[in-house]
Amino acid sequence: MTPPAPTRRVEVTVDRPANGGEAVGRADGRVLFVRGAIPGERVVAEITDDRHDSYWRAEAVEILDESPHRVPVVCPAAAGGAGCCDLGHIEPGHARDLKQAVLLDVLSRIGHLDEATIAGTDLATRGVDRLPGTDTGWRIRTRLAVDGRGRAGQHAFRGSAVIHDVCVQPAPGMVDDLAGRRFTPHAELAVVLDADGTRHITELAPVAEVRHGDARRRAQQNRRRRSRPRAQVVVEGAESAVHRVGDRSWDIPVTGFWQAHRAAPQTYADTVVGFVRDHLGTGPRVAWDLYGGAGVFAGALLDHHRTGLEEVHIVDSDAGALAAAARTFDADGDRVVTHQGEVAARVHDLGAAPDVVVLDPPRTGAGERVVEAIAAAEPAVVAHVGCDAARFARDLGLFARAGYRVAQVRGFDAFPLTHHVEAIACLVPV
Ligand SMILES: C[S@@+](CC[C@H](N)C(=O)[O-])C[C@H]1O[C@@H](n2cnc3c(N)ncnc32)[C@H](O)[C@@H]1O
Repeated sequence: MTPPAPTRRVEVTVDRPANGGEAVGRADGRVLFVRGAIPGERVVAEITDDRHDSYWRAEAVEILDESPHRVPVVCPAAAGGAGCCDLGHIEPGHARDLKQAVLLDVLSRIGHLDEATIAGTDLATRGVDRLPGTDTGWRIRTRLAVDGRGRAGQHAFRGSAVIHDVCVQPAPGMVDDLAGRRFTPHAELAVVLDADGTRHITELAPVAEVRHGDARRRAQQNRRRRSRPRAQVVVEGAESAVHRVGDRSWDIPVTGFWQAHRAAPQTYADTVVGFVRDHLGTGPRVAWDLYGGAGVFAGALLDHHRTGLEEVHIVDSDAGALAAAARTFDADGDRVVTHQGEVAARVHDLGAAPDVVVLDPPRTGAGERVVEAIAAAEPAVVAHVGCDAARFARDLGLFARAGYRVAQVRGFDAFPLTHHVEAIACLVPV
């Protein structure tokens, strides 16, 4: 057997946050992304990835000069090696400041927004908003891994181990008692707490995991494999769960998409409605809800503009989400039209030109084809909801090239204790 490669350690001072939650420093003439360090700290970092010429990745293994914002890791699962709460060692208010810094940086560097525009946004003046509730217990939808002995837990940050210490993100009562239960070995669990506090668990059949090769590539391949359709069995509750926003309710498959933070759908819906109200005097007649899922934004726009809004088009690739939308909007008749498929393909045949477009793409963002198609439809207001800072900024840059300027950007701490951050921009024609 080949002996394991010797670990390599460097001393480094880190000075700024990176989009992936690491802190950035320089060592041996390279940029170093250090997981577990806080900007301002001097740490001993162990190199975990040295394949690139211009940057390496590392993990902080000893803190030499500690940040005043460092706190004992609040999440037992993360402390045990899980990938869940990667900012669990940072005081949450400071973590929000770091997320603000990341967003401001990408808006300038990747989106190429000018300084005055960025400085005028709520993101710059108010920072990243905290959502209603606390920084723990905010999650109402989660996925758990199951180990070879049938015990549920969190995926380890590295490797395929399952960590059995409990994560602090799920809402109280959601996962606490699962330690004593046994599930199908190597299955995955979708666990949801519905609007009435009832828990639902669906087991997804094991996937044949890639176990060899480069760790990052392997993790990517396994994520892709896990996202493919597979056999499902309801092991508790029902196959769908009720969620409410405003006066409307949705019956969403337990394995389908709904925002993870309890307060996120209402907060985002209110923000989008506020943007439309600020920039459209008369109220919209036609709206598009792209990457709309079950139509949270469609519902908010319909209910805010009860009489004026004649047509809302929801586009999503997920048939289950659109089936949920059809049930929720049954009483709205022809005013709501659902379109299943890729946004890039369907956006060209939605009929009447929109006054308002809301787009809420996955982490990959919308991209050039979709942005150009939206701009060509000439809406008076675009609300862009983004869950990956860099792709969000790239899309805003594409909108600028297509004739839309940023009128507002707000940031939301929708994933406390993690590096993830949500941002919503309001764009209007130049
Ligand atoms: C971030 S979720 C937003 C869903 C919805 N707006 C909400 O807040 O509940 C992204 C949605 O985009 C859908 N989706 C992902 N890629 C897509 C694509 N290329 N075309 C259409 N829909 C897509 C997913 O099914 C998912 O419902």
